[in-house]
Amino acid sequence: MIDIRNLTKRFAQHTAVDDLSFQVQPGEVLGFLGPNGAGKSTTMKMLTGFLAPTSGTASILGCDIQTQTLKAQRQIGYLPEGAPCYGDMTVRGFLEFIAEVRGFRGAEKALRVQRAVEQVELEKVLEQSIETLSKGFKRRVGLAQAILHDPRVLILDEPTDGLDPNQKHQVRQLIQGLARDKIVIISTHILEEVTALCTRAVVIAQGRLLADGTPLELESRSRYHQAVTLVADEALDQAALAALPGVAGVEENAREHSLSVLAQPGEVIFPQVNALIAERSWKVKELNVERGRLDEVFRTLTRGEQP
Ligand SMILES: Nc1ncnc2c1ncn2[C@@H]1O[C@H](COP(=O)(O)OP(=O)(O)OP(=O)(O)O)[C@@H](O)[C@H]1O
Repeated sequence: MIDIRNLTKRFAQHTAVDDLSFQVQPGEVLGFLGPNGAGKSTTMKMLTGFLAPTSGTASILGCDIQTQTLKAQRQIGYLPEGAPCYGDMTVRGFLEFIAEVRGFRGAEKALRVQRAVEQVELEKVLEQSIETLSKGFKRRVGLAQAILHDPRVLILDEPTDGLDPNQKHQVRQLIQGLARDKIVIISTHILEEVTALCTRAVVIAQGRLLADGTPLELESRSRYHQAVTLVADEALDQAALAALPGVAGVEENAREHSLSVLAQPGEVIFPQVNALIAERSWKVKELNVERGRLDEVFRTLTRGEQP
């Protein structure tokens, strides 16, 4: 388990992380969300022992990161923001160097490097210098160094930042594969990543915890949770839809030629909407019940919190 208690970091007068407490259990992939400057990287640096907290504690699988730093760090694979690597080294040279830093020698070192290379599919670029790689491959090299010692905890700071959609997909698949038997914390401001990867999400802004729940729980805070969206060629009777029991309102989406019928909190309105469609014989081309929109929840949560 990762146990974060009252973690606080002050830089001069500025509080970057403010009394943060939460826990992460094995098997969880935690999305660590927040707008720019929210304190995500600072928290991750404290969790991995690269920055000392002003106050509070963090322990990794029972090891306090401040008093048992090396023991805790042995359990952690860390991909820092931007995945800094030594650009003039070849991929193989860099991974062998990291393996040595991690204390592996001889056949064990070769085996560790080979396994990491296979896991993140770096075979084709092994002899290439890191600075000549594409962003996606650089990120893979960062991931390879993070998993080389088969850590039980992975802390990944914006692992897909700056990647194209195909590379994002690949890196997410990789993380999903790696996550099976580990604790994973991923910082991101890409909300689709949370839906695609995470079992739980923690939202922070200005260093403070604003929300903690499964993606589904967060989506259910959205005003679009249980909304029914209809696409039809003909104009629909919005007043009749708005008058249905449990309906909070109707929104017209001009760009998509669709209507979203919003549900009051805790209400399920699909049956009523469906019955009205049948009663009026509307020719509806598409009908969707929404889970909720994370981007809207994120904006509502963090509104006014940004500097
Ligand atoms: N070494 C430092 N000295 C002074 N202030 C710092 C330092 N590191 C971070 N900060 C400040 O702390 C706050 C949190 O920064 P942090 O990098 O943790 O945010 P973040 O959530 O990771 O942001 P982003 O999404 O932009 O990466 C910011 O206001 C930042 O300017």
